[in-house]
Amino acid sequence: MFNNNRPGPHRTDSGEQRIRITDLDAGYPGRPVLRQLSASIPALAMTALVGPNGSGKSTLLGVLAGVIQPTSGRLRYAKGRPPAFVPQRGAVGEALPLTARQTVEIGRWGERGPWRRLTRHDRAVVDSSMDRLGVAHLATRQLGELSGGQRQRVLIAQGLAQQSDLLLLDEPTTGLDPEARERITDLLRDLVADGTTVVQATHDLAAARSADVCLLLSGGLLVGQGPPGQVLTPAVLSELRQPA
Ligand SMILES: Nc1ncnc2c1ncn2[C@@H]1O[C@H](COP(=O)(O)OP(=O)(O)OP(=O)(O)O)[C@@H](O)[C@H]1O
Repeated sequence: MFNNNRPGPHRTDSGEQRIRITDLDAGYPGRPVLRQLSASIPALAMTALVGPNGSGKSTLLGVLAGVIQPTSGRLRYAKGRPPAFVPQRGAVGEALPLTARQTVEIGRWGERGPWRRLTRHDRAVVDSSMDRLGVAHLATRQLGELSGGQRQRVLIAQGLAQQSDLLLLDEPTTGLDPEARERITDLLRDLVADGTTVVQATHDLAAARSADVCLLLSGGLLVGQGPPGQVLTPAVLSELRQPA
């Protein structure tokens, strides 16, 4: 499908790697997906995981988030907080009777646990996360009655409320109109500028182009790694534009 360029470790200007992945195999019971994947996620940069449907982007993100256990290989994380994971919008129960604010508060459960009352500090973190994503005015609205873009920003605010320096997002702009996509991409770039390492799985080519590094997957293999201008060749772009 894609040229099998031998991917080499890409380094940002600072050269720091937030995650180093070596010889990773991972998948689901009876369904191996990722095979012998070695890559690095640069610190304080935006990495886009790109590739056709079923190539293993979400699986890789799940492994990085710690929700999927690799069957073999190594993951080395540089010192920092546990990653915050923003799953695909569709994977989050839209029918759950949760307000936007309650959804963001869930981001504090890792610190507080679901049954403890939030502290003043927790509430301040929730407030600032909602402000940052421009969703404070939606606090009392039900998640299910928000637009796709609004719901996505609420979910990113939940990720932000975890106060991690490593934010992992699965298709944060998929299914949104161009304006909402651009808003989210700009926001993620701002987070990187403020010291967060961002990794997003994406089909959004504009988002992929705005990344510092792209990891290109095909059939569970890493077939390209480097700056978008190098990885997103015309042949790759035309492949990625094919309907599923
Ligand atoms: N829970 C699961 N159990 C079994 N197989 C799965 C599961 N989730 C995904 N798969 C399979 O693993 C492979 C990789 O899926 P994955 O979701 O990682 O790909 P992707 O690149 O993120 O795809 P998409 O762009 O469509 O979201 C696919 O063949 C998929 O059918």
